[in-house]
Amino acid sequence: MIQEKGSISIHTENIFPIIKKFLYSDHEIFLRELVSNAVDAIQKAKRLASLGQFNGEIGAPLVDVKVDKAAKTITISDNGIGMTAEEIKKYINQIAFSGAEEFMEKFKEAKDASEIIGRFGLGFYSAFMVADRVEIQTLSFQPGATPAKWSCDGSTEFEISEGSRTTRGTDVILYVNDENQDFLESHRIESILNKYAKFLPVPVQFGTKTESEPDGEDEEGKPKYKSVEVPNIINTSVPIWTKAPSELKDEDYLNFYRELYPMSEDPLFWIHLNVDYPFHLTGVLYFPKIKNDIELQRNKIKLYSRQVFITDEVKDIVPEFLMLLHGVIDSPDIPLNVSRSFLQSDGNVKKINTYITKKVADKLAELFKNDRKGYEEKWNDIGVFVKYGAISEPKFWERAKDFVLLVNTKKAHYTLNEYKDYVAPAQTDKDDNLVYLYTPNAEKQDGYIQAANRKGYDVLLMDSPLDNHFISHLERDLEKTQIKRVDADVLEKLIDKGETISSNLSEEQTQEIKEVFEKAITKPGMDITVETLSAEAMPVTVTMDEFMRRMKDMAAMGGGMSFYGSLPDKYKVAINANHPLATKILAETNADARQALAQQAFDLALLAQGMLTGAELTSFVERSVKMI
Ligand SMILES: Nc1ncnc2c1ncn2[C@@H]1O[C@H](COP(=O)(O)OP(=O)(O)OP(=O)(O)O)[C@@H](O)[C@H]1O
Repeated sequence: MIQEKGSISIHTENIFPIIKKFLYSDHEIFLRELVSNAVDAIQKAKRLASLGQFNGEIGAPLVDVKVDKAAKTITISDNGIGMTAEEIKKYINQIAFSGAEEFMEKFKEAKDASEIIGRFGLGFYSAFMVADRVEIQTLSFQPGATPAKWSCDGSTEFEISEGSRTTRGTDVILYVNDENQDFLESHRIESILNKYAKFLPVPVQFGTKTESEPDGEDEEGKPKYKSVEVPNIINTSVPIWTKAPSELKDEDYLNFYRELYPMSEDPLFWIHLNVDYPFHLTGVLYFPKIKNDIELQRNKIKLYSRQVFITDEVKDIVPEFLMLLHGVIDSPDIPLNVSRSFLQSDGNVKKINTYITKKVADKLAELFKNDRKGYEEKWNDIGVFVKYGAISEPKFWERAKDFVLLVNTKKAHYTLNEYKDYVAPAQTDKDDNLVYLYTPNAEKQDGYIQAANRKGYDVLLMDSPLDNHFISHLERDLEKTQIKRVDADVLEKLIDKGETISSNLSEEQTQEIKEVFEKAITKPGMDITVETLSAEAMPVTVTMDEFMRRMKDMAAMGGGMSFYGSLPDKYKVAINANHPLATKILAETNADARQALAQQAFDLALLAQGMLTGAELTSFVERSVKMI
């Protein structure tokens, strides 16, 4: 073969400094690019063989990665189709055929490196991010092909000559530059391979490892073992998402999950994704058990393209509310070098997003339908997804209406329709509105809950971090339905049935009792009224208006309601005119004793609200001790 020198066809001084600079933050991807090229070359050989266009021995497909610290080289070898000198010129020298001018033009517009590499097929050239010189030794599968060698020192000059490879395939040899010597550490290369190549479809070997192997029996008949060196294969070449669900057992899904997330608890359930049209996508998504620290669990979905790992930033592909899912998505329609701007503007990505939302809704609907009991048991964890999805994805909410569950303080689960039917008889007010009651903390509000239950009202438990938003969402969505916290008012007013209870007190007595309490209550922000409630209700009830409390909650969460946040807390204190205590106080002639009774009743109301603390609690206890 004639030795040939030439220059890479791109009309610019030197493209490599640009590539190097551009890709600075992402140096390690050179290995992903070169290993994927090697895998592609092997896949091509297999395809040619299956088409009968290649009659030689296909051999055991293998990509072999070697590091030679002394020579400062990294070599990626494959037994794929190889290249002839002509093909090198065509595929390697002409940068992706795109033409230099267009390249430079796009280069100026590009927002990040991925866009450039992806668009121009610069995968191979990423080698120059870490190498001063790159050499290719290759032998094409074509009968009678001569081995070829290509060498380039990172300038636009290259050299092609006869090569030394004797078997079909390609070696890419990187002479690692001074700044990137850390890539000559085996552990570094192994960790990069583990990240990007873990599920490649062709075995990828990196050195050897020691394994112990049975070696007969010793004199006492016990089994003996010996150490053997075996190839260290990095990958599982047929990961479960490439198989048909019918081939897989639960245990396979669980094992795969454990392999991906070694320290995690087992997932609740999973969805096997498989779509061919209008885009290709496979994958397995897992619903994890939700831990308290939601942030830590985000970004656990790994995105692959033809089994090559791309990224775990899947924000634009997976709907926001499903970011807590775990697992793998693989789509060949997503290029290896995805860039943010690509993902945001790509039509396929939007379709993928819609598809995943639909699949998740299907799965939940199916679980709900086929195994209501199991679904309820998992509701604690599932509920977070469903409520988040309900709030943020109208399309999902349309489906979720049928399987979102409400849970009451007695731990019974209801669908929206079931709950409506369940509470309508007792909880419809005079204007025909349904009123749902809830508590964010059943323990703390036990007094209110029991009182509501005694009146035949049901109380929902809404204690998850999303429930504030979910309640507002439900209220907007459900017709003629109000949702009130169980301590938002006295029971008679929470659900106003238009019944008037006559008062046991005259107008003067009402005024008198009000004054007694006004004197006794020194705590600021208390708005005192005398109400005609049932005799069984508490003598004094402290409540906070639903609207006010919601505004304050939102202000506290940074919801742009800071005006409300700055207002002092305001409570309503309802004195029950019909409770025997009111008559007792009025009958008491000693002013101090009157005051003490009023104070005691007020403190009991605070106590029921969990508002009696510090010095107030101490003086209440002391006063109570004196009374007994
Ligand atoms: N190990 C190899 N064996 C055979 N051919 C190869 C090998 N590596 C590269 N090539 C050839 O060189 C071409 C250019 O490779 P390069 O990585 O630059 O771009 P690409 O693989 O086509 O696209 P990209 O990597 O950006 O997805 C390949 O398409 C292939 O034809």
